[in-house]
Amino acid sequence: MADRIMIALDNVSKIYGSGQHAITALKDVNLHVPQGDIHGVIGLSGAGKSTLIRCVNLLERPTTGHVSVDDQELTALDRATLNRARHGIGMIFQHFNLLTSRTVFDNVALPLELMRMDKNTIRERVQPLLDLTGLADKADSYPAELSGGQKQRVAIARALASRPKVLLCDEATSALDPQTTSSILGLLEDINRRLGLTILLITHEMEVVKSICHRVSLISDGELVEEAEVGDFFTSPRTHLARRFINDFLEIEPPQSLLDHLQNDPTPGSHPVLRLAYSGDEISTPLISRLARACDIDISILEAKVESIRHRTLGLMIAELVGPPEKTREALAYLEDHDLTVEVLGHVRRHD
Ligand SMILES: Nc1ncnc2c1ncn2[C@@H]1O[C@H](COP(=O)(O)OP(=O)(O)OP(=O)(O)O)[C@@H](O)[C@H]1O
Repeated sequence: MADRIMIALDNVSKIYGSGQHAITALKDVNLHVPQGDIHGVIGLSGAGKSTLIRCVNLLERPTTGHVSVDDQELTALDRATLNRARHGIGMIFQHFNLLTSRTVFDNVALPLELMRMDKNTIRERVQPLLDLTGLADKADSYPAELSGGQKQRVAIARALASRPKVLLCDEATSALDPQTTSSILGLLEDINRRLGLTILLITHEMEVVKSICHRVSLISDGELVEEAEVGDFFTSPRTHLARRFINDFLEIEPPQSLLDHLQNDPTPGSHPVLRLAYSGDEISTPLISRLARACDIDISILEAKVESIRHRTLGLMIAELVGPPEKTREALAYLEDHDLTVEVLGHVRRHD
């Protein structure tokens, strides 16, 4: 059976302003998130991430296109019905958006008060959420007395109060340090598993995508340019922009001393410098030593990194092939035959 789609954006475009000052923030976006998935949207600053996520609960109304959540087309609803439908969609933000004059308990209770629930029902709902988010001993504290991570936990509890089926996370960990980020991501993953909540998050950090997302979309200039399962995205990116994100994340760049000597074209006595990416099974193969033997060349590894991503392995390496031109050409063909992603960065002359 096909997965049930929980969030559907169909041909969504968003233009801010009009005439000469019009800014197209989203261009014909199609995004379908199945129930229970954690889906990430990653992109550079200004790419349209916030606009996209705000279009899901119609905090921004798309200029054209349709938005459905849980099989209800939000773009077709009148205001009162839309307000009710929004109870099924929780949202958390980068800067938490808590009410400073209310205690933790009262912040979490707020959406339920707005839904006119009675005090007992509110207490029955809020207490387990404080337990779930690790805030049981903070019920009477005020936001000013909390750390950033604790504030985001309050925001998560508040977002869950109306028992939504979907949680939208707008750069939810961008204001947090790495350790707190990982504890909040752990909480989101836990909620996803325990409650079966569908999560759509936007981020500019690959770490977030790597840690908890199942699938990821890449947004560039308002367009979704790539969508993939997270393991595939890291191991076989299809666009130049995705490769840039991955390289920046893995921080694998040739040393500056090498870059200074890198030439575009081979010259007599120069050797190719490669960036190799390998994934999945190849890692268990002693490919580099086989290559050296099969092609009778030396391989000088300048940088290497191995990452484990959603049960898959991704290896990146910058290496110089040292040998006569016909042998290094043979080695390049060998590598490509073995399904490695090979990029020739340039050529360098050795001085030894
Ligand atoms: N309310 C608005 N009015 C006019 N233009 C806007 C508005 N909100 C966003 N934009 C523009 O739309 C484009 C997309 O912005 P958006 O905030 O969605 O991107 P983003 O990827 O979330 O960026 P960041 O990561 O910097 O927050 C940008 O060019 C931005 O200047």
